[in-house]
Amino acid sequence: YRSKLAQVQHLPGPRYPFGPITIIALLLPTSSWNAGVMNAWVNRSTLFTKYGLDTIAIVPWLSGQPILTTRSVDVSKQVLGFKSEWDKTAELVQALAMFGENLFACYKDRWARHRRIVQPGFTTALYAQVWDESVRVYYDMIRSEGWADRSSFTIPDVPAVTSKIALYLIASCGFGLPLTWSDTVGEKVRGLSLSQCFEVSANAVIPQALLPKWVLNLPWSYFKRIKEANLALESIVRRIIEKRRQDGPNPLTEAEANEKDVFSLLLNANDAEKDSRAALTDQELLSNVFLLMLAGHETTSRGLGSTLGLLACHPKVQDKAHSEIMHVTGGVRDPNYDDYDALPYTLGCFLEGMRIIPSVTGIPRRATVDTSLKVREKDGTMSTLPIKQGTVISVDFINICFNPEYYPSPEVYDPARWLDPEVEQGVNFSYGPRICVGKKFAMCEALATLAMLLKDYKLEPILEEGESVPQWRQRNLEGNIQTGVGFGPAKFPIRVVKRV
Ligand code: HEM
Repeated sequence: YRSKLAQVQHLPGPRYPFGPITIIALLLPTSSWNAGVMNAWVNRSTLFTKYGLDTIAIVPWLSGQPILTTRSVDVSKQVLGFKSEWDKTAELVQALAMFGENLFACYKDRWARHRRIVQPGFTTALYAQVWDESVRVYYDMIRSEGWADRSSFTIPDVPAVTSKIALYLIASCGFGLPLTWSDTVGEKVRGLSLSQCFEVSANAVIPQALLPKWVLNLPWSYFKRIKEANLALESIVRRIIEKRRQDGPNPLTEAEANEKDVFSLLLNANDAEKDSRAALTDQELLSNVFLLMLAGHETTSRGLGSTLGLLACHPKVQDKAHSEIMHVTGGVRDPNYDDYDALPYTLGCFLEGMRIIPSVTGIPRRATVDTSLKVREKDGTMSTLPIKQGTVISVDFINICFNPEYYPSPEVYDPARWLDPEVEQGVNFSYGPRICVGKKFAMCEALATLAMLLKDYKLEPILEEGESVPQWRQRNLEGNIQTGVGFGPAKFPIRVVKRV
């Protein structure tokens, strides 16, 4: 225990029997004697203030490794920046490497190769297409659900609806599969639909990261289901790759290329490298496609779900967003991609939703060599914290988002704070070279969906007898969290009322 304390320079912080990145700590619930998966969330108002520091150490006295954790954007940028001497941890790489190495699941030395092939898929033309598809999916949804002609209706399970929206968007703009709302997303493979595969695989990310691969062969239904979901996803993705190959070579002109989805552009970029060592193998392509499907789905849908729940608690915020949308469109047309910059308050509704309940809770990094971090002491002076090779730090998005130094009254849902150009942008989409490649994709999807919905409708909480709105919010949102690839409220309902 003493050597563990010495490894993190005796920094103050919570002490538990088990290290936070051990299977036992992650399986047991968060409590005063166990960090668990919810530690940063449950203790967000006290975790750092208790010690008067923005970078602290969680040290296990029985088993596991100590880790540093930070709610400082400055420290996060030192860790995530271009010149950093920190890299991904083995657990993080393994978490999304079910099909092998990919852009997310690789270390620094292999990363540029993947990014070079995946990045060209993310173009301005794609973002315009994401917007148009979001509008199409919105209309398709309200017609197919029978909501279009109703003056009010209930969405019984908001995260299920945002999950479907995000799935359709990634299917269409990611892979050129323009599905309709009533589709079951293609036929079932190995008894599972695409959305079921996502759900099972996404919820199994933590066990898959920490358990050895052979565990999936154990005859328990839980493991069998994960294995089936992985195999089904693999088979779906292989078929997409084969179909793309059969559909022929690269498009002839740049204009034609601009019409294409992320995956086609990714294949084109790979074809262009065909004879060089930079080209990805089919297995690596498969793994990157799986990654895009998973990373592009859970994170955005969770963020959108939290935002709709928070909006339902704040009618005045909805009215302000509605006025902005009406001002931009004149109330006579649908918002389009050219309106993106003219809807800062509506975008703020999403950014603020993601700040209150971040759909990615944080990311770990491991020091690749002995190094140091510049940290702030209790008295406000800066000092150098020596770091030993192998030390792990968690960039804690939840607590950065809840840090009153950046966001005064952090529990208040206030989209207007994002109108201030000086507002801390945070690091929710990461920072530096490994910044999220799908950031603009997610923002376009969320903004277009919100602009369409808030233009026509008001969202309301469905209160139980005697329940106040803050109590509803606690019961359905902050107190109802589920975690997998993304983090956000589990099933909750809202009422939707047509604006007159
Ligand atoms: C609200 C939505 C999203 C959030 C909060 C989010 C967050 C993040 C974060 C924090 C990282 C860095 C992880 C790390 O370095 O350890 C990341 C990376 C990544 N994200 Fe996202 N993401 C979102 C949406 C998307 C979408 C829509 C896509 C694809 C369509 C996507 C694809 C990726 C990929 C491929 C990486 C790896 C990038 C690299 O290492 O170069 N993400 N994302």
